[in-house]
This record gives sequence, C-alpha cells and structure tokens, in this order.
Amino acid sequence: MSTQTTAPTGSPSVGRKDYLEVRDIRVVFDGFVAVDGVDLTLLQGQVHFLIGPNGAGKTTVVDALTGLVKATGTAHYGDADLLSLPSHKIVRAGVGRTFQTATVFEELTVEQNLDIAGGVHRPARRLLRRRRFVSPRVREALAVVGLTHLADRQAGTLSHGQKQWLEIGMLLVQDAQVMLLDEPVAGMSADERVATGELLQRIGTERTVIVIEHDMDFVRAYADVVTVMSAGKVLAHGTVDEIRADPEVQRVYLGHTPETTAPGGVA
Ligand SMILES: Nc1ncnc2c1ncn2[C@@H]1O[C@H](COP(=O)(O)OP(=O)(O)OP(=O)(O)O)[C@@H](O)[C@H]1O
Repeated sequence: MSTQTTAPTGSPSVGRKDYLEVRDIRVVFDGFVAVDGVDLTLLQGQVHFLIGPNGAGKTTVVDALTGLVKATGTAHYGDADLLSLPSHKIVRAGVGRTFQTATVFEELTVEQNLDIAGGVHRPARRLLRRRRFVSPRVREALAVVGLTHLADRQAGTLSHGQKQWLEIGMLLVQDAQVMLLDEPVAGMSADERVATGELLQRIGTERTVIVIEHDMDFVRAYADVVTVMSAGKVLAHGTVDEIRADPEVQRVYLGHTPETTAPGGVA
C-alpha cells in the first residue's frame, strides 16, 4: 500500500495520465476562503478517500476540479491544467464526477442513460440517431456495475444504490480515467455498501478514484489512502491507520477518533 504524496519521479508530469497533481488550490466565495491552498497527488490504481468535518471544503475541491467553481492554483492531468478548462473539456480530458444526489434521466432506461453518457465522444448528428444495438462500451459498463439484468428498466424505478451504480457506469462509458465520487454510499443498504466498495476496488485498479465519504466503516474497509481536510486545508494524509493515529485528526474530530463519530456529524 502506497501513501505517496508526491508525483512519481523520473518523468515530467506533462502528458502523464497515471496521476492527477493538485497544487495550491484555493477557492474564495465572496471573501470566504472555502479551500485554502490544498495540495493533492492522486495516483492511478488507488482508491483515495477525502474525509473531514462538514464544511471542510471537500465538495468544493471536487467542484473546482470539475469546473463548477473558479479556483486558483493548478491541477495537472496529462497535458491539461483542469483549473483552466471549462466543464465539458474536463469531461473530454477523462475526468468525471458523481453528485450526492444521482443525476440520471429518470424517464429513460438504464441502457439509454449509458448510451447518452457515451455521447460525449460522439458527434452531435450521430447522438440524435437512434441506436439499434448496444455498444460494446455500454455492454461492458452494464456488466461492471452489475446492472445488465436491469438494462431495460426505467432509471427512475431503480433503488438509490442502483442509481449511484448507474452514474458510475455513465462515467465508465465516458471513459473517465479520473472519477470523483461525492458520498456514493450515503443512504445505501449494508449490502449495497459492500457491493459499492467492491465496485470501487475493481474500477480503481486502472483508474484514479477519489471518494468523498463520511462513513468511517466504509473508509476503513476500502481506502488505500486517505486525505483529511479541515477548514479548507489538508490536515493529514496517509493510510487509515496513520490517519487514526494522528493527534491533529483526533483533535479536529472533537476529541474522538474518527470511527467513533456519529454519521452526519463529522466524517
Ligand atoms: N457556492 C457557495 N457560496 C458560498 N459558500 C459556499 C458555497 N459552496 C460552499 N460554500 C461554503 O464553503 C465551505 C465548504 O463547503 P463544502 O461543501 O466544500 O464542504 P464539505 O467538506 O464538502 O462539507 P460536507 O461534508 O457537509 O458536504 C462551507 O462553509 C460552505 O458553506
């Protein structure tokens, strides 16, 4: 298990797509500093968790990396600095995200949702054309997220967990190599959590997966590496055991070790 915090040495970061290097990212809302000089090195092949108390700035970091809020600093991925790109170009660069509330098209089937998500790489005129076959990419995504048997089901009828898996499937068909997932297991049943953790591990072997999470049992079970944020800054970074042993982390969690904290309070 690696807790590397710097980019791999020996080759320049430009052009490399096996890690995302965030340096000195800063987001200010009307004078309020929500993210205050955050550095992150997110390596391919690891499931990376971002935890921290409510309001720590976790979602704002993800919003900045996906073009939803303006930020200063840099976020190098391949040839691109994500902070200088509009959202649609960030998607095309291979970076995708999910939201706390699933954003699937409820009236369409699971397969149609996946097909539309794959459209980010298809010309508009072909997007409008009705497809008579299931593309291999959609078929593979259905299998990876375990929704093959529900391909023809209307997305609005899926369970909360199944919608989250559909969203992850949509990132797969977009060929997102960096996936930023905002509290994917919130509201899931115990079985769905296990299935989701295993899914993250499967897809994380070949991608860079970053998960914002409050559920410490889930973090402990599936994290390769954890970054703790507090008040807009990175407080600690390491394995789950290293994080739990960190006195600063314990202090921020109001005198508790993170795993004793009630869900919905501090992560
Ligand atoms: N659009 C905005 N305008 C003003 N303030 C904002 C905006 N978005 C977030 N904030 C503030 O920035 C801070 C960080 O919020 P953020 O949602 O990133 O925290 P978080 O760590 O994701 O919290 P949670 O775990 O509760 O989702 C909070 O104080 C929040 O109120």
